[in-house]
Order: sequence, then C-alpha cells, then structure tokens
Amino acid sequence: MSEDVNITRVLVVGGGAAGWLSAGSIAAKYPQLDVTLIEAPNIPILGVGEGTWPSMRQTLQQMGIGEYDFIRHCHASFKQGSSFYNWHSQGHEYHHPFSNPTGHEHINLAHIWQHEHPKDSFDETVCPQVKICKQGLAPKQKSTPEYAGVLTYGYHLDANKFAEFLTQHCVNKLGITHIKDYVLDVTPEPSTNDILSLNTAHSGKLSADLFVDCTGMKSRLLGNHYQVPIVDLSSALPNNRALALQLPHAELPGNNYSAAIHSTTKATANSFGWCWDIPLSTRRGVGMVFASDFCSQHQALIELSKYTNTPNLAFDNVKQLEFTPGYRERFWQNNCVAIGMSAGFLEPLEASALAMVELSIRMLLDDFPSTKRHMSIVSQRYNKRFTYRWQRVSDFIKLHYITSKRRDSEFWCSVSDIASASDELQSLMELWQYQAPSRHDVYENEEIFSSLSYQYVLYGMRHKSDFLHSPSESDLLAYKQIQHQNQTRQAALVRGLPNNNELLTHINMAQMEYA
Ligand SMILES: Cc1cc2nc3c(=O)[nH]c(=O)nc-3n(C[C@H](O)[C@H](O)[C@H](O)COP(=O)(O)OP(=O)(O)OC[C@H]3O[C@@H](n4cnc5c(N)ncnc54)[C@H](O)[C@@H]3O)c2cc1C
Repeated sequence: MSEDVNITRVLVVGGGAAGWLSAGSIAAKYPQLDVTLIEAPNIPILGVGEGTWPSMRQTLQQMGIGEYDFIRHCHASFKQGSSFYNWHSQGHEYHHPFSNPTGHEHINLAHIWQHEHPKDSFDETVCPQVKICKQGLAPKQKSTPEYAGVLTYGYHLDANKFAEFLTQHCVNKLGITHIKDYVLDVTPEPSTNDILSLNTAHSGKLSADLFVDCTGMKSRLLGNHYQVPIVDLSSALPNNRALALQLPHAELPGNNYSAAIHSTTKATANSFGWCWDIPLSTRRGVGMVFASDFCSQHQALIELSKYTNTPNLAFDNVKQLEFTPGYRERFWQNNCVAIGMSAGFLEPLEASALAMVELSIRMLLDDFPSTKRHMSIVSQRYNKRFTYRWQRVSDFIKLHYITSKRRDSEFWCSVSDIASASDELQSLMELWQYQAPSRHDVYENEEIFSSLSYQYVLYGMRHKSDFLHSPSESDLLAYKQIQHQNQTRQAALVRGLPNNNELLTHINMAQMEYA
C-alpha cells in the first residue's frame, strides 16, 4: 500500500461567490488548515446571481459574518420566496414562499384545499407568508436578533459587492492567503494522476493536498485538466442565454424608491422565455433568460426593453451571458472538487445555484477527508449524492414548464412537452394525477426541493389531482382549525411586522449612527 498523505493545504481557484464561500467556510470550520485562494485579475467574476435561499443565513453565520454588516455592504434585501407571473397563462400568478404550508405535517392540505376551495390560490390558502409579501412587509422585526426570522427568508444581494465583502472578511478575519494571479496549467503526480501543483503566470508553482475548482464556467481544473464532460440537459431545459441589466428603482413602471421593495424574486414569462426581477436596497437587477434555438439576441433585447419599459435599450446597456445547461459527469476527481458554475449550471429559475454551492460546501465540511486514502471514499459518496441533486434540480425546474398551458410560441410548445421531461418526472406526473406530491417522492433527508415545493408549483399552476376518495371528517375538522390558526397568525403578523423598506432603512441607518 502506498504511503498516505494528510490533507493540510487547500487551494481554492476562483474568487467568485463559490470560491470565497468555499474558502471561508473551510477556514472557519478548520482553522488548522492552510487555505489559499487564487483568482485571475484579468477574468472578472460572473457578477450576476443575486437571489439566495434561507440557507445563506447559516452559511454566513458559520463564517462569522454579522448579518447587518452583510446587508449594508452588499446592498442586500430580504427574499421570502419567488413569484411567478404568466407561467400558466397570460395574467395568471402564483407564489412559492419559503415558509412551509401551516399544518402540512398533520394533514394532506392539497387534497382538502382542492375539495374545499378549488377557486382560491393554493399558496395563499395554506401559507400566511404570501399575504405578508403582498403587503410589502419584512420577515422580521427591528428587535429580532440577527439571522433569526419571524418568517423564513433568504436574501437578494449585489453579486459584485458580495464577492468584495467576502474577500475582506476571508482575508482579514479568517487569515486566508489571497493571490491574484492566473493559473496557466497543472502538474499532475504521474503515478496517481492527482494534482501536484498549479503553474501560475507570476507566482510560480502552487502546491496543495486538495484543490477546489471554483473557476466558473471555465472549469479550469475539472473540465479543462481532467476533461470531465458536461451532462447536457438542453433537450429538457433549452434556455442557454441571458441578458442582464441594472436599473434604479424609479425606472421601472409603478415603482419609486419610496415604494415598498418587494421581497420575492419575480419571474415573468413571455413568449420567448422569462424575465427575472430582483430588488436590492439600492437598485434592481433585471434580466431575460431564453434559448438560442428559439429566440435571437435581438428579440430577447426587445422583450427585456418591453418588460422594463425602457424603449431605447441597447446591447451596450446589458450584460450578455451564455451557458450550457447541465452538470459535470463527476464533481470530485482525484484531489480536485468543483464547486459553483465549474460543476454545472441550469437556468436561474428558483435560484438554486448558490444553494447548490452551499450544499456542496456543507458536504465537503461534514465529510472533510483527513487523508488522501480517505478522499477516495468521500469523493465517491459526494459524486453520487450530487448527481442525484442535479437531477432533482433539473426536474423541479422542468415542472414549471410542463405544467404551463402557454402555446404562444415554438419555445413554449417545445419546452412544455412532457416527453422532454426525465422518466422520473414523467412517472411522478402520473402519480400526481391521483395524489399530491409527498415525502415518498423524494429520497434524501436534505432534499434540495421538498415535496412541499413541488406542491406549491404544481397547484400554483392549477394542476388538478383526481384524489381517489374525499377527505375524511376528521381531516376536514383539523383543516378548519389550521385555517383558523392561519388567520389569527396572519393578523398578528400584519400588526407586528414592519414594512420591508422601513426595516432595511433602519438597518442601513444604524451603520451611519455607528460610523
Ligand atoms: C443569468 C444568471 C443568473 C443567475 N442568477 C442566480 C440567482 O438568482 N441565484 C443563484 O443562486 N445563482 C444565480 N446564478 C448563478 C450564480 O451567478 C453563480 O452560482 C455564482 O455567481 C457563483 O459563480 P462562480 O463563483 O462559480 O463563478 P465566477 O463568478 O465566474 O468566478 C470564477 C472565478 O474564477 C477565476 N478564474 C477563472 N479562470 C481562472 C484561472 N485560469 N486562474 C485563476 N483564476 C481563474 C475568475 O477570475 C473568477 O474569480 C445565475 C447565473 C446566471 C448566468
């Protein structure tokens, strides 16, 4: 047996959100490790990706970051879920709040909702958070401690400011060595094919025991050096282009700075794709996602200009992005693990990319290999788990399309075709003809989208399940009690929660008093 090597040096390549979150989380949990991050000064970070999940609260807290510091520096606002417009058909809307439906542990809410209130929206009937968002209220009070919430929330943030903020924290507070240089190529260890060192433009050879590839879509180590191919999901999810734009609040119709900053990411479908709309405390991030097979760049610009009510919008005003929808066949090869865009990317609907980064980091931290031999076991588990997770993300995004009744363009006719969904999703759709999505449909305890998320989308998109029997009397009674609790809670929340703007102003003003 060859001599084993302890893992003591970690080299993260890439200084986008994935790189800094990985480096910072490793350094915070394992201060005994020597953590270095190298990023190319001439390759900018992606600079989009502005909606997070609630998990980001735990990630930041574990890195020792103060919530209000983060909110102030990253111009962040609160995100309480996603809102979908025109997805089922023009004029239709539904919501996927972060909070679970009240009482879902006790009864099958979807069944009773369909029996009792088929005309009311599912999300508003089962979850008080939707009304809170509609009323422009924050998910917590001024006195609620940092990272705690009255309701579940994540963030909207400025991606460039986030990377700058994480850099400062990781270097100054966590002692991470930061090198600005370009990785030219890789020196492998001939007998094992592990990476021995990276050759850089100006800093010579950098060696380590574990390499974390966070080089974005370039996937410099996993894709380029190890040649691990992408599992291309274009046939199910053809969107592969985006145009992104930043706008002051006042430039969007019906909004000005004093109006409430809404606390959901808005996703609005049009004939050629969909537009995202993310409000920060200082501006909006807006963009159009589309498929090059069905929509030209020019048409996408027209759609974005219509959405933003900006008649003279030109290519000079927008960032043009291209991606291949898919994930790598393996994520961890030898002593190199890819996290972030280098591991894969699917269109930003439901904002799963940073959540996948966080899940990757969590598994890396929990299973952190102590030696090279240990690494080969850990990497196999990691690859299996993340292949499953990417498949689930893909199915969940696809659900938004196959439940749509839009047929107003070639794009919608193609993307809504159930035949283009995975076998797994097609079987689930069969099951959901007669029953609601349930915990039996998902296999992991840390499932990326729970069956409750599936319910929000499925019934938000007006799906009808032909349940085989009527709800029992006892379930109907329990449901009435839950409804009553919901109404009481909602009234209390409306009375007790501040306006979103008011809370953000309070947090941002606190800095000025402090300065
Ligand atoms: C249109 C769009 C919208 C999105 N919206 C969301 C969203 O709402 N929510 C969400 O969670 N995610 C979203 N994402 C994804 C999100 O943007 C990314 O997950 C996030 O930015 C992390 O990117 P990254 O760090 O992997 O890569 P990048 O930001 O691209 O960083 C790559 C880094 O690698 C470095 N690098 C590259 N090559 C080398 C080299 N040879 N040597 C040294 N360094 C190198 C670069 O300098 C850079 O620092 C979106 C993505 C797109 C395309």
